[in-house]
Amino acid sequence: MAPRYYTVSWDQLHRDSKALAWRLVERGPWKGIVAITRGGLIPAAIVARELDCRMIESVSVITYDEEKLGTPEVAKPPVAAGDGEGWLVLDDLVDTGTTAKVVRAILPKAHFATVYAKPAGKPLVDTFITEVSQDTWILFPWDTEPQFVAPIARSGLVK
Ligand SMILES: O=P(O)(O)OC[C@H]1O[C@H](OP(=O)(O)OP(=O)(O)O)[C@H](O)[C@@H]1O
Ligand SMILES: Nc1nc2[nH]cnc2c(=O)[nH]1
Ligand SMILES: [Mg+2]
Repeated sequence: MAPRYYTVSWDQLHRDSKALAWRLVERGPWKGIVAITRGGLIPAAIVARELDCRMIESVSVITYDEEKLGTPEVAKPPVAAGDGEGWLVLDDLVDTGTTAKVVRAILPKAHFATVYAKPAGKPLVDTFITEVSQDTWILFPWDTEPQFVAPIARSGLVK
């Protein structure tokens, strides 16, 4: 079955990431932020700005080839975050929870936060903002671009 899509604009991503920052500021102070690249980089930049945090680490986990789930591969481990105690781990979303499981095994004491969450991955996240259904594919601003759309009358969809 073709997935339904949930398209997130830059503006919405900024608002949702700021909402996440409001939740996280109450739970700090944090030693730093570990961004799960690549998807976590922009939410991490927005949250870091709001929390006035300049200590940014990264961990790279490759789990998907476009929309196809694969075997997760840690392409770059975090260097400075120890066992994660006092650190905030940020990603754009949790879907099956595969990426979160891998990162939790590396940073077991970190606080794990995402902007978006699907039901299967929700139990692996400490804080998130918006839930979408499991059969929804989230399209981020970096996945899309504005393009011409035919007028409804000429779309071929009108009987
Ligand atoms: O809960 P899961 O099923 O593991 O899915 C969530 C992960 O999938 C995406 O990353 P992706 O592997 O596409 O890599 P990218 O962030 O570098 O694009 C997304 O950014 C999350 O990190
Ligand atoms: N862009 C995007 N990446 C994902 N990786 C796992 N699930 C998703 C999703 O819904 N959207
Ligand atoms: Mg990712």
